[in-house]
Amino acid sequence: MDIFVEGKVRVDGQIIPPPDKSISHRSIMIGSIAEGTTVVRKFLFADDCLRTVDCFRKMGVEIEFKDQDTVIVKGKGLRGLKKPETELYAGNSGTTMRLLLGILAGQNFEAVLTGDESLSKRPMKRVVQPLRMMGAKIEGKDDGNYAPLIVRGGQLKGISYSLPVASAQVKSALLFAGLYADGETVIYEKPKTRDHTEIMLKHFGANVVMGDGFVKITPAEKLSASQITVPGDISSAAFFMVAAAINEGSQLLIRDVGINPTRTGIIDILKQMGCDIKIMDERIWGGEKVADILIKGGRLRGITIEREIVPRLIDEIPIIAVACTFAEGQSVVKDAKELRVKESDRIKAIVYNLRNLGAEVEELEDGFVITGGKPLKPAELDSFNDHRIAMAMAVAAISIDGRSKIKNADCVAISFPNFFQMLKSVCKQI
Ligand SMILES: O=C(O)C1=C[C@@H](OP(=O)(O)O)[C@@H](O)[C@H](O)C1
Ligand SMILES: C=C(OP(=O)(O)O)C(=O)O
Repeated sequence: MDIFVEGKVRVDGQIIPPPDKSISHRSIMIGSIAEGTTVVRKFLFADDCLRTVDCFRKMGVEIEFKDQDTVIVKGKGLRGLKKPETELYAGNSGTTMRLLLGILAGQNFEAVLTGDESLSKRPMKRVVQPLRMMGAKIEGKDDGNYAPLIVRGGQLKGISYSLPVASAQVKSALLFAGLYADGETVIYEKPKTRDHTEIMLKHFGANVVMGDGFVKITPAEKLSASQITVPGDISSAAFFMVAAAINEGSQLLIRDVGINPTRTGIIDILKQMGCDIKIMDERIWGGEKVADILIKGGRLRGITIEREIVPRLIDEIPIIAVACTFAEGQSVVKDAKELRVKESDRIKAIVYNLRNLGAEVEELEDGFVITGGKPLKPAELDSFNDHRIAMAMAVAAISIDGRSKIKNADCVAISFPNFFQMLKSVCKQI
């Protein structure tokens, strides 16, 4: 479905962003292999997380939806999952496929994992290779790099492994496999990636040690069911932060946002760009930091993003690119080659769309250079069927006089089903 977006606006009011996608996935996975009933409040009912629910239901886990926002997971214990009778379909969700590989590696049955057209082109070898070192048997196209993947789990042994790509999905898959392995599994990472798996596993009683540059897990006899309240997703809030930041006169309060330090690169960058942003009322929900964020619109300046901050804002780069387009001066994003293997080639998608709007953008192999502050015009934009591209371009479009079109914008349902309604609710036409 195509959507038309009208600018120019001021952004005003308050919102609560949708619940965190990464944490919602993990709550189903960990709840399913724990013993007892896990209650997940503020679960994200979006397409990607529903794929995870579906996969675990196919392995015999009873998962019930209650009221508007609660999920009840009747855990089967570490060894209680059953062989699925059909393929496990992960849809568009890299998190579902990669984390599930780690859990399946420890089961004593065979399962087949499939995905949609985009996911079937995303590299899986990064997970498959270390899982093979642990003893899992995994087959798939191009020596196991692409789905469909056939996983034959079994007796695993612990390994010590340095992540060759900064990826929380790879780290999480290995932590899950480590729950089933003989001996300890140690994962070294530099730079640090999101640590929601470690936090939640600890919360459920796993033997996890989080150190400086490493995580260590030793197999647990069991995980115990728990209660989770999922914080708001900072990656979804980011679209609204930038919408307020680049439109002068805006003032937006974003409540209940997860501010785990492995995810807050967007806040650091907006501050460095000169944005008036305040973090208020910090608190903890289930081991995860949460706060309210107040942002005022004004003038921004260009920025350089590189090296270790990149994993702390990897999913926010499309919307940061929009902020850079409206900022004064040059911005550079590099060391972000991972963007080429997300739901779309996000570097290509960013460059194509921003150029359509009249921006000056140079494409780099691992990022881009934007010369901000150029006059912009409404245009026909393309989501490339990627939720984050659709939402980033909607924010650009509300900030330019006139009417833009976004092709295939319904993909926002992957992480943020009510994105356009929420955006409309805070946009005041000027
Ligand atoms: O672990 C997770 O929940 C995620 C990790 C990141 O991917 P990588 O691990 O591939 O960097 C991120 O881009 C994705 O949206 C969610
Ligand atoms: C990359 C993303 O998710 P996934 O890897 O789970 O498809 C994302 O949500 O931006």
